[in-house]
Amino acid sequence: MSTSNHSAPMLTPQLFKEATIASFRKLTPRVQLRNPVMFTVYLGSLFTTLLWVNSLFVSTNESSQLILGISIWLWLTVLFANFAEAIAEGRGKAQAAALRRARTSVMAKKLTDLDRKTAVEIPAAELKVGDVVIVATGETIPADGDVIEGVASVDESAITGESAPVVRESGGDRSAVTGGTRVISDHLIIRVSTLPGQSFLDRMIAMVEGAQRQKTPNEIALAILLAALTLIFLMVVTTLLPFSLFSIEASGQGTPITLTVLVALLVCLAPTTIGALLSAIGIAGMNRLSQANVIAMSGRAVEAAGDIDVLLLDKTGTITLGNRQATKFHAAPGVPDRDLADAAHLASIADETAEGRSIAVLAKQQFGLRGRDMEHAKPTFIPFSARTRMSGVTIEGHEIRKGSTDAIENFVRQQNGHLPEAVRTTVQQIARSGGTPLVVSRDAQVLGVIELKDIVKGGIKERFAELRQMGIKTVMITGDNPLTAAAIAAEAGVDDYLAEATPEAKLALIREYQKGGRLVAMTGDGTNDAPALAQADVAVAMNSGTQAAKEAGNMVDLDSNPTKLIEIVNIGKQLLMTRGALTTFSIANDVAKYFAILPAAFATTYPVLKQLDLMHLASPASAIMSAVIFNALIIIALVPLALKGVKYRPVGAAELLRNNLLVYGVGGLIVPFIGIKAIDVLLSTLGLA
Ligand SMILES: Nc1ncnc2c1ncn2[C@@H]1O[C@H](COP(=O)(O)OP(=O)(O)OP(=O)(O)O)[C@@H](O)[C@H]1O
Ligand SMILES: [K+]
Ligand SMILES: [Mg+2]
Repeated sequence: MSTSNHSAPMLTPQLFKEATIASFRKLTPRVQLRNPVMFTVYLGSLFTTLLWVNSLFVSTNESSQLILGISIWLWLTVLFANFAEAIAEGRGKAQAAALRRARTSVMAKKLTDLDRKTAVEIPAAELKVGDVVIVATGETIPADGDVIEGVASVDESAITGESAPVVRESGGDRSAVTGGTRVISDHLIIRVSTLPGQSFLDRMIAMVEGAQRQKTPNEIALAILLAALTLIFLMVVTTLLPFSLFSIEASGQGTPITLTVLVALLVCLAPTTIGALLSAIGIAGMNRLSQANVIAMSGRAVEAAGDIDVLLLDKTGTITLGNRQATKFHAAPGVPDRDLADAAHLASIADETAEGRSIAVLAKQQFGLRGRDMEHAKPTFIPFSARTRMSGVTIEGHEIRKGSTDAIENFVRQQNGHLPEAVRTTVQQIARSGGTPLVVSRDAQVLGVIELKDIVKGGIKERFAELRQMGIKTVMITGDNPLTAAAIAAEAGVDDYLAEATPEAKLALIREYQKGGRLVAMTGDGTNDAPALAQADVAVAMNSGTQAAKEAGNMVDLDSNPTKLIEIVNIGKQLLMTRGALTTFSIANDVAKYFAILPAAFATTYPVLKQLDLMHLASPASAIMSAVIFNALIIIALVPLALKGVKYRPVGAAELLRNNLLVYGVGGLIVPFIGIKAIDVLLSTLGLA
């Protein structure tokens, strides 16, 4: 499918055809009104058309051929702007069509509310939030939801374009499944979390189609500025007419400026280049993001990504591979290894996290411990939570716990126990090597330590260096202890870290940065990340993460790749830069048109203005035509740049600004002089003006 990382072709014949048709469809006043600059051109086109019709019946001091020529090119200006927007939209539509194909209607095997064992088949469209379904090997997952039981590989290529299957399991931070994806091994029991029609896939389709695209505050501010500029030029141009009449009366020479020329002058002075391309730039930014397999819930988030100062990442699963595995039991002095393993095993039987499962596996491998029947002992399981940093079981009057060192130390202290020095030393050794120590206790006694190993992802250090070059500070936040955090932080090359962070601490850290006027981005996957994700300016949830995280974020990365934020920042910066560059170009490129039109319009009234005719254009009529034609053609010429975006290199902001002013400001000043002259030569050679 076509949503994978390859960039879509810029223009296919099909897309060209559709966009051309759409350009004409967009000629309705309702659509045109959305863009004040282009609406002015639209009115100008209508007005000159009327002038032309009038000139056919009434004799005027201007050739109807010139009026017709101006009118046609003004209509083309409007159509070119429509075309730019239509091309940008069309590329999204192609992607949406591909996504629609993934949204097949399937039957769901809904488990009955009573015993959750018998299944009834109902159409997926009839599922409700909270329904529990079972999905077997080879079947399509009927709706978005959370896995509540089981582990399975899932083929998510329908939405991600990525062919390698992913693991989805209950309990941990990889529990979310997306409707339309397929289970390819084992089976899953899933609790439905969204209504049909509001699923992730539906929202994604709506987004890439641009249906949900709302103008961002930045874009609105720019649009207002452009409209204000247009209004000022409108006032200037309308005062030119009485002014022209007055000076003819006073001096007794010359011919008054015509209405056609006034309209042409207005259109040439108004910032039409950026006005025509503004919407296409915004849509193209969203398209680039979805080509990077990131779904943004708002355009605002994309823009904010371009201005990010601080990036918060969690450690486990983001900086490290995240599949923390138990590798060794370190018993406390005087405790047999098997006792430690047995307690660790008991405390992990009901622990659905990756860590918990791996402990059960290690106990089985090393000591042959297996699942046991404990029903008669009436165990109470204590599930892991990020706040307590502990999990375990209370069984036959014994409280067995495992968890972070400080959590267990507190726990045994309350029962007048203590953490033996030898255990503390082991904990520190494990932590310094970047591993996670889990201390195990039974009542007041510390039994030893389980060593969990995790691996820093390859290539991550280089990515962080790149972020540093962009001026972005990286901060690792983790629930793990400070020693482990420091070891991993050093290995990964982050700028700073926060250890033993509770969900509240993550949230507080973001607020603190924001108070200092910084824009904060965060990536996360866990339920405990949700509050912080909701607070961050740019919040990228991993598609593999929990439903809570995905709902709290304003972007979802389908590839679940935490370093994707670098690409997102690039795309955001590119969007802002493209908009800035084309605004600069647009305003600069209007300057040349004063030199073309003013002398032409006032040549007979004010012969001095002839000096402005730097381009030595063939005739006043040719000058005006050439300026209007150039003004229209430059829009089409810049469509590829608007869609592809200005290239971004990680350099400092000042240098970037200087480069852009140089290229787009100076370029914008010079190019039209050459372009208008060339068109003028062509027109007069062909005898058209
Ligand atoms: N299943 C578990 N049972 C008991 N304790 C656990 C379990 N999993 C993790 N812990 C302890 O709780 C701490 C916090 O875990 P948590 O998942 O909140 O953060 P983390 O995964 O270390 O960090 P991150 O925020 O980077 O994901 C861990 O460092 C570990 O000491
Ligand atoms: K213009
Ligand atoms: Mg975690």
